[in-house]
Amino acid sequence: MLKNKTVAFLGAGSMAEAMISGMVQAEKVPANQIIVTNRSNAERLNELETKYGIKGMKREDLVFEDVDVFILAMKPKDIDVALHSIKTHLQPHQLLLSVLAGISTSYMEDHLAQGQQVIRVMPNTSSMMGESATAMSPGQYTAMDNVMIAKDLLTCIGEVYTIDEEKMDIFTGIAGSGPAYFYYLMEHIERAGAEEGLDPEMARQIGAQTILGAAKMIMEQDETPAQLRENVTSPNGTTAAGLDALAKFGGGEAITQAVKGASKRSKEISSQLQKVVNA
Ligand SMILES: NC(=O)C1=CN([C@@H]2O[C@H](COP(=O)(O)OP(=O)(O)OC[C@H]3O[C@@H](n4cnc5c(N)ncnc54)[C@H](O)[C@@H]3O)[C@@H](O)[C@H]2O)C=CC1
Ligand SMILES: O=C(O)[C@@H]1CCC=N1
Repeated sequence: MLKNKTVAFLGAGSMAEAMISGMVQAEKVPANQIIVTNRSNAERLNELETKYGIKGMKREDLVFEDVDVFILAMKPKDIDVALHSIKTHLQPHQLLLSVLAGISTSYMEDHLAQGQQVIRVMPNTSSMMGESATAMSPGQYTAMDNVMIAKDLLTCIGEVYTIDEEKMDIFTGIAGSGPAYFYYLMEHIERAGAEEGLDPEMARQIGAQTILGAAKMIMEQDETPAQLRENVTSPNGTTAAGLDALAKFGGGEAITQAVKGASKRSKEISSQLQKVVNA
């Protein structure tokens, strides 16, 4: 389904690169049918061309008729300029995906030609390894065959969940921003290990393997995270001491607030843009 498709990224930052990396490794879309564009940084485009064997070009040089799927991957603040610059070039059959946090399908539809097919997507940077948890919510005009193409394409970068768009903010709080929480956790594990005399590199490897193992247990065993936690915890043992410290220092509440804070910010980005439109 994907081997004859041409995919063009508008935006060449870290999220575009992570998706390109996952797509190239999956080998479903030939690398020479993946195009990446930005406004002006030719050096960055050369870097991505060399690293992944894809095509880099300035946004103005993109031939729109050659492209089947466009992927918006700029910062949310740049959305209006981006939509304005593509509005008259997009054909009705062409599909527009957006990975921008907080930008709704209706916002895109309102700023494009009537009936444009759009899908809001929330990947994460683990796309780089084909391990993203990615959500998609199709817009009101998007045909089922394009939904299937998007799903196939996003499967190249990991697991795909089709969700109601109203759930996109909380999905962003958990999965879009989520890798950063685990990196933050790892920074602290590494630091604690080093303070107790472990080589930091070794502490990093041990911590990462521990997170990987715990994630696999959750995904593959038929037990809840709470049951799995209890299985680790001996009465008056080491884990109980560790968990006591986590509770004493607000570890659980901190995680809850991190997820809710990111979700709230996603909502705020949407409402700020909507206010500008309505002003
Ligand atoms: N970084 C992450 O972990 C995730 C990011 N996202 C979303 O991805 C988007 C991009 O994020 P990053 O890659 O981190 O940002 P970034 O700042 O690294 O990259 C943005 C890119 O967009 C380009 N750009 C800006 N306006 C443009 C235009 N009109 N046409 C073509 N290119 C244009 C910039 O030159 C730059 O290459 C954001 O909207 C963010 O919400 C979504 C999920 C995860
Ligand atoms: O921090 C951000 O806004 C983006 C969206 C999700 C992850 N990174």
